Amino acid sequence: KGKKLPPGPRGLPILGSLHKLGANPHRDLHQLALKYGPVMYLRLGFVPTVVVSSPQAAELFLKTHDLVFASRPRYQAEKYVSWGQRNLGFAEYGSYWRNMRKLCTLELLSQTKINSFRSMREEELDLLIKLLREAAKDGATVDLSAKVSTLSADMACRMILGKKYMDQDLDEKGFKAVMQEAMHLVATPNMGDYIPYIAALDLQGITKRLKVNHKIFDHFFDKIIDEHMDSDKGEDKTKDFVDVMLGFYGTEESEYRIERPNIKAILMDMLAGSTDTSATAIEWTLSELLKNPRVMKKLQMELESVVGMKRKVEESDLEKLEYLDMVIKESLRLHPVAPLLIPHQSTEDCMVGDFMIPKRSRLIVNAWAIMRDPSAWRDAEKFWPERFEGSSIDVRGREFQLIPFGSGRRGCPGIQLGLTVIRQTVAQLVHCFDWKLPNHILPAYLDMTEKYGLTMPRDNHLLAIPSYRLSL
Ligand code: HEM
Repeated sequence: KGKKLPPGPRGLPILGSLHKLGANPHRDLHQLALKYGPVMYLRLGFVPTVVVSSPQAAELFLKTHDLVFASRPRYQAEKYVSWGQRNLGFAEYGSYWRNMRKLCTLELLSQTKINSFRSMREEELDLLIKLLREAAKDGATVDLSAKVSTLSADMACRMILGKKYMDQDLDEKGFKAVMQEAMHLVATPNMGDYIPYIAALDLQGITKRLKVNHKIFDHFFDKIIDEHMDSDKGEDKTKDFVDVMLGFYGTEESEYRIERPNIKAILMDMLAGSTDTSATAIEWTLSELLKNPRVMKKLQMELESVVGMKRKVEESDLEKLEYLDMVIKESLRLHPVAPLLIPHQSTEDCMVGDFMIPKRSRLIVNAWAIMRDPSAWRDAEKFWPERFEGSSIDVRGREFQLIPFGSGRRGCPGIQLGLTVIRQTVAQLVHCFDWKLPNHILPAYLDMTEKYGLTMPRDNHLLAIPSYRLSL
């Protein structure tokens, strides 16, 4: 009594405010927040939902009350994409999640582990540079989005599964297509999640498609696990993620036995976490550089002075490239890979400021709106890396106006790996080549339309013409 919910739209019977969300929910929720405020309450179907849209509000939910909001909602999809919430990303808050998070952070995503794959990353990037040099000789237009997506998938496969998989190894549709189908199915709002009474009807056919997709991955992972179990473990071989996970096979991580479904769920998490995310961030950064030739030139000058024109960029150069760091921060600010992070859920009733948030409310953090909040950022819509000059703001979730990796207990455990891949790839592509847009498109006219999903890439592929610039 006397405790009030945050303001928000009343909504329709049954649907609640679901009908207000169109093809770009991050923009729709931002419009609603302009009317109702940075902490807004709405019903999506039968699901009570809080939407947070300012840095101050994000701090309240992801820092002050982080523990209460550190769980995840249950989804129809979880049985299929996370082998029944056995992964990290969708697991409810509790001891299973804590154990898996510790295992992933210490064993798979530690700095030492990331470093052990350095030469592999350089090899893959070299292959791309070679291919682009050939294209440059012919003055050919390159589909940069496709090239970067393949690079990122190849790096992920080698690190996680031990080798690159040809498209047809997973399914006749191809590795990337099947992975993208999984991501797409998870991102598509399933009516059954919001209106549980109709879940069994599967009106959108999502569950049916999920079952097919699950079967493909289940077989694929079985094959990979069997191959790893049979293979000779040479002492000097860098252990991929399957090797590491198999080290825990059949053992008990506190009260949980690590069996095949747990390993498959974590492999899926790592693949999903490291393929589309880095590729999307690289694609947007290159887009902004092509759109802003002044910034491109300044970045090339930094590379020229730190690396020189006689060699390629090495990972050890990255820490000296301060302007590169600013460019990537600015790109992640304007183009967050996950614009609404991943939804959180509360585990108990909680007073946040003056508002009462009921137990099992879904929490959506509109990172996209927060990172363009004009009260937190001057000229918020402008791509201007210099805004970070002399500033201590980083992307690790300590400052709530810049949270592309989330913040708090559920913040991304793959930040270091993600940033390494993004920095190294952007630096190499910009150092080795000058780039121009095809068909005489003027930089200012480069289309920047987004395609909303769990990750948010460009709507149209980025096409550009390289010309080689090193004397090597
Ligand atoms: C550009 C690169 C990346 C970006 C922008 C990114 C962003 C994010 C975001 C926004 C979240 C959700 C945070 C929240 O819910 O509050 C997240 C969670 C997660 N990310 Fe990343 N990520 C990236 C790379 C990676 C990589 C390389 C991996 C692993 C190989 C990874 C694995 C995960 C996992 C497992 C979670 C779930 C954590 C949990 O629920 O406890 N991510 N990431």
